[in-house]
Amino acid sequence: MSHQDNQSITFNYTISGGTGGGGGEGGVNGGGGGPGEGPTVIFGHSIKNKIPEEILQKWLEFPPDTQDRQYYLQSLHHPATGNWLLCDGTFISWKNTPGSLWIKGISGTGKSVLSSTVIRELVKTCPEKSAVAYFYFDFSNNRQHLDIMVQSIIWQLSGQSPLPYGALRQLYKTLKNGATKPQQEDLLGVLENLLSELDWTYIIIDGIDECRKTDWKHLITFIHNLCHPAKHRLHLLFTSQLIQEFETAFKDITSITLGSKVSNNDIKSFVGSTVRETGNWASENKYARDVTDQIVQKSNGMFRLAECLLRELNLCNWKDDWDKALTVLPTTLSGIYSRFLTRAIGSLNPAFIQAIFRWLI
Ligand SMILES: Nc1ncnc2c1ncn2[C@@H]1O[C@H](COP(=O)(O)OP(=O)(O)OP(=O)(O)O)[C@@H](O)[C@H]1O
Repeated sequence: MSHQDNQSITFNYTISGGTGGGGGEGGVNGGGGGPGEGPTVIFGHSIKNKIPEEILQKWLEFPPDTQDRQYYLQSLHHPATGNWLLCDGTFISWKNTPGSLWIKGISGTGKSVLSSTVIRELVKTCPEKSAVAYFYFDFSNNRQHLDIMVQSIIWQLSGQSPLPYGALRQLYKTLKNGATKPQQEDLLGVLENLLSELDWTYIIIDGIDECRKTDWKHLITFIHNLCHPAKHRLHLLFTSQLIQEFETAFKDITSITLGSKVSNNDIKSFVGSTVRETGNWASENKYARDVTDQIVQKSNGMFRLAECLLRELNLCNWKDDWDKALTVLPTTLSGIYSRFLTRAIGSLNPAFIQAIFRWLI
């Protein structure tokens, strides 16, 4: 057994005794035995020159599995919502031509669920030899670091490359057989290699505003570098809330803004069927359409607000309760919604946000 660059070469060998010679022909004394065979040596030769994926995974400190979030978001997705995007000319041209697309909208407009719909569509329909990688930034866990996003994207693309994990193995070897941890620029080098190995690559990054703020500058540079059409045949789609810093940084990137104009039909279909399922007075034909319209109008293009209103509706035992609720809803909703906004913008005073919100609706 030899050890070289963490490669191992294994020889298995079997030694068996020779077969005795055949007996001689029958006669009075019998013939002499034939010549015996010498021992047989069989070499089983296996060369394992690959660093196992588990070792690479551990070395990268276990890039998060993004599929859990993808499945969760798809479980929230109401049938057929988001189809408008898949049929939209800007989206189709992004899907067919390398470049970037930015989907933006205020909190709760359904960007993450829409991202999951795009991912599902790409996985289903993307041409052979193409790869899809995605990442969901998330305030609520450790998925808010640029490093983690880069590692996760590299890990996903490595598995889909024509030389699976080859670029990573090379880096592992270069960095003293994994004794040194890869730096950001090492990983970006691997990403460049991967992008040149793959014919078509799609990368979806959801919620860049949920990346921790100290990483924003690097994230913006990362996106600009990736978008380089001369260097990559990459299709990059990212989403964010409406944030001035991004507006300035990505002013030249093709974008689609979510809001009541683009999302109302989806919200209507989602609310319409949920109202029918409430099982109370609101699901009756004579009320359902009116209640649906009221909710759609009040939600202002925000799925999350529509959900809050549907929860209120569930608490109303009779139409009068709902009518009463509608008159006090702006306050209730601004309370609910200010919590999301406070979480997103951290430092602002909830009372201030509540006041803005009351003014909005
Ligand atoms: N297509 C949809 N079908 C059904 N429910 C949806 C859909 N889109 C969004 N929702 C509901 O609205 C909620 C908010 O959606 P989502 O998280 O996608 O919004 P967002 O714009 O990404 O919000 P944020 O910017 O705060 O992260 C989801 O938790 C989901 O329950």
